[in-house]
Amino acid sequence: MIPMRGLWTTARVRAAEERVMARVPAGSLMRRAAFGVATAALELLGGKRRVGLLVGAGNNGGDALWAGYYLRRRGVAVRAVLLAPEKAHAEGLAAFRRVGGRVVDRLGEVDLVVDGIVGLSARGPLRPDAAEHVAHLDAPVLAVDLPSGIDPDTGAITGPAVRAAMTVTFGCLKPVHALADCGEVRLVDIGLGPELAGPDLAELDDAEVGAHWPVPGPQDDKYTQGVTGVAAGSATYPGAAVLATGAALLATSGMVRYAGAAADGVRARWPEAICTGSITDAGRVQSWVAGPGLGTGLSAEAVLRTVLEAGVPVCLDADAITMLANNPDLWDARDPDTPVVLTPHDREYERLAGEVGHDRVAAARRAAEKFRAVVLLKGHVTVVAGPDGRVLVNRASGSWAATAGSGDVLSGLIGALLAARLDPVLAAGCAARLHAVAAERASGGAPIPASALLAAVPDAIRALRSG
Ligand SMILES: NC(=O)C1=CN([C@@H]2O[C@H](COP(=O)(O)OP(=O)(O)OC[C@H]3O[C@@H](n4cnc5c(N)ncnc54)[C@H](OP(=O)(O)O)[C@@H]3O)[C@@H](O)[C@H]2O)[C@@H](O)CC1
Ligand SMILES: Nc1ncnc2c1ncn2[C@@H]1O[C@H](COP(=O)(O)OP(=O)(O)O)[C@@H](O)[C@H]1O
Ligand SMILES: [K+]
Repeated sequence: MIPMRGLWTTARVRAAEERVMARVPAGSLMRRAAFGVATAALELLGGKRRVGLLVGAGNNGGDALWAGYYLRRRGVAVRAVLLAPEKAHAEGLAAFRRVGGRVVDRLGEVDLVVDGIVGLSARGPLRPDAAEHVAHLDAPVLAVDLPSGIDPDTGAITGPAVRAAMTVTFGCLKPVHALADCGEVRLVDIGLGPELAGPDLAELDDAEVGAHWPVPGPQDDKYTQGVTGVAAGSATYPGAAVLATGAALLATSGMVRYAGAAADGVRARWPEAICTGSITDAGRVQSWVAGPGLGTGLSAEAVLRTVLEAGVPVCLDADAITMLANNPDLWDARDPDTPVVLTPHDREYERLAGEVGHDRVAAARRAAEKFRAVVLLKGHVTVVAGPDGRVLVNRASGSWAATAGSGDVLSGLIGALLAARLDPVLAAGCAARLHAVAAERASGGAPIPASALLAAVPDAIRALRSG
């Protein structure tokens, strides 16, 4: 198994920090952290020499003050605004003053701002006094541990927050670093590694997705790689069938069977797909994708029952999710061992499992547990939660995938990876990453329709496999 980029929640980080602090001299962790911040600041300054510190009430502010101390020792002009002067980190402030650091009421003109307002203890958006200072910043911001105002564990931004060009964090990555925009993220080692067990969340990088992507071997034929079945589209919505089938065809080699009322449209666009008008006539498959454009009437319900009974992994999207929300008895058709991947967007999630709320990871986890399914919650940040508690997250680098039909492409990709017998959490995670990369490559900076995203799938696979 390839190691993924792990992320640890604040409770876990604190517990690990306590164990490390018990055996290292007081203040040494903060000094190491602050030295890392100062090093990054010098790099960002690129020869310029004026730094402003925004210093909050806790150790995050202490890091900023100690970073100011190291910067002063390198001849940088550093001034600091203390947001809570009586609570400012005493040793850090004394050290900062000792080397000529100035405390001011307003930062004024500086070349770089160090955000030490709040770190792991952050709750809610920036408070008004801090927000007021942040609102007037012109210079790039280097965030200490995390951009203040963003929730460390959920990445939620519910009001004013710092927008960082770079974030220097310590010991390990926290959820915020994958769930929200923190600029470039750098990690400074403060010796937490041995104290941290497995992460709470993980992120797949391009090379990992490339390494997991199924490719045919010398012994393979069209059947051995897994046959994907697509039960999507309708006479009214043939497009969903064309997109989902196309994605399954482009994602892996082998074979794709399409079954449904859009067979003529699918056949015309994808002559290599084996098409039938009814799911009862479809041959054997190793996975089913069901739902996009399928409708929610009685015949669609019959299709959903058939795929749930088929005993192969199933990816359920769009109308399939709506049907399950409207009629939970449909779940009874599922063999308890059948792996199911549900791919709701927020409104579909709401129908199925209630409000998503600010904590998208918790929401995906809740639904995964409730339905004993892999839940892929779509959006700019895609969260994949498994019923076993594993969570993968993927933050898209752009938003060009926010276009009608792009979800149909995603479900086809997932179906193909399930047919190739990838673990369902990994299948969903790899598909989400590939989808986001395909969107970026297809776009190149201009809006694109979902069919262009689809056409970029081979290019994205090549890029990830060579990465
Ligand atoms: N432990 C270690 O070994 C190491 C820790 N390190 C560093 O310590 C940091 C954690 O420090 P911490 O726990 O002292 O609290 P921190 O995040 O600075 O918050 C301070 C206070 O801010 C307030 N506040 C809350 N929300 C707010 C908001 N939205 N907007 C504005 N203010 C808000 C709230 O105060 P209140 O006013 O509620 O009393 C809170 O108590 C960590 O991120 C890392 O940088 C490193 O040095 C490495 C070694
Ligand atoms: N702002 C965004 N940034 C990046 N990707 C997004 C954004 N909004 C949606 N997406 C992605 O686009 C796809 C949209 O799927 P969906 O909402 O089901 O659309 P449709 O039903 O029209 O196919 C999902 O893969 C989702 O993760
Ligand atoms: K901060």
